[in-house]
Amino acid sequence: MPCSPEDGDLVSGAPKVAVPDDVAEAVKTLIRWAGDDPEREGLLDTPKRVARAWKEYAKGYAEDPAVHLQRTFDEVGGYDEIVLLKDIPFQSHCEHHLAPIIGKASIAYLPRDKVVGISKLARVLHGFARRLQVQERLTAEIADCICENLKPKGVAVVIEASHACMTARGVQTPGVMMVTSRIMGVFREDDRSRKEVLALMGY
Ligand SMILES: Nc1nc2c(ncn2[C@@H]2O[C@H](COP(=O)(O)OP(=O)(O)OP(=O)(O)O)[C@@H](O)[C@H]2O)c(=O)[nH]1
Ligand SMILES: [Zn+2]
Repeated sequence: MPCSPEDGDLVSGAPKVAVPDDVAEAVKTLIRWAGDDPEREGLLDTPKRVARAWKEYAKGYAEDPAVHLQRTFDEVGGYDEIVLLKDIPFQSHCEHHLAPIIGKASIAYLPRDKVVGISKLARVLHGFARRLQVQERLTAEIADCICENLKPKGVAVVIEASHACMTARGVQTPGVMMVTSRIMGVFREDDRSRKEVLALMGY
């Protein structure tokens, strides 16, 4: 695939990702379709910027989020209660309109014999969020990944997010949050555990 020449990043000096000509051309077509002239001065660099921005929005495709759960700690001083990372902000894009999904996720698990460094839960979230998503699948993928890799007694993931495809276009209803959850293991089977984890999350 032919590429436009790489130019340097003026701020960091690092080379920028090369943008294939057909990708830049696709963005130009979109600009034309939107009603503007991609050859006017202010838009000349836009196709490459948009292409590179999309490489960032979608950088989850280049990773397997499960790798973040491979380094585990067995010795946690007999800790056998819920571990929760609450209200983690994230951004994703909806697979229907490529519009931003902006929200927060709370991720909890009840360890069996392994815990992970707490930042890894946020890394798993971002690994799946930086793809084209529907919120239900994002929620399920995070929970399943933790379940398969840590084999905990329970997992609970709750996501609250606003979808720009509903706020900035279409039904144009700002201020609405979509809430999804995936509750597994003891949190699903035992009513008290379920209530406890949801209460810790603030629900
Ligand atoms: N369940 C679910 N729906 C989503 C998500 N993101 C966007 N949507 C919805 O996907 C639907 C796509 O519906 P379509 O009728 O095919 O598309 P559309 O004509 O653009 O629909 P409107 O948004 O109603 O204008 C819309 O109802 C969106 O609100 C998501 O994460 N989960
Ligand atoms: Zn959408």
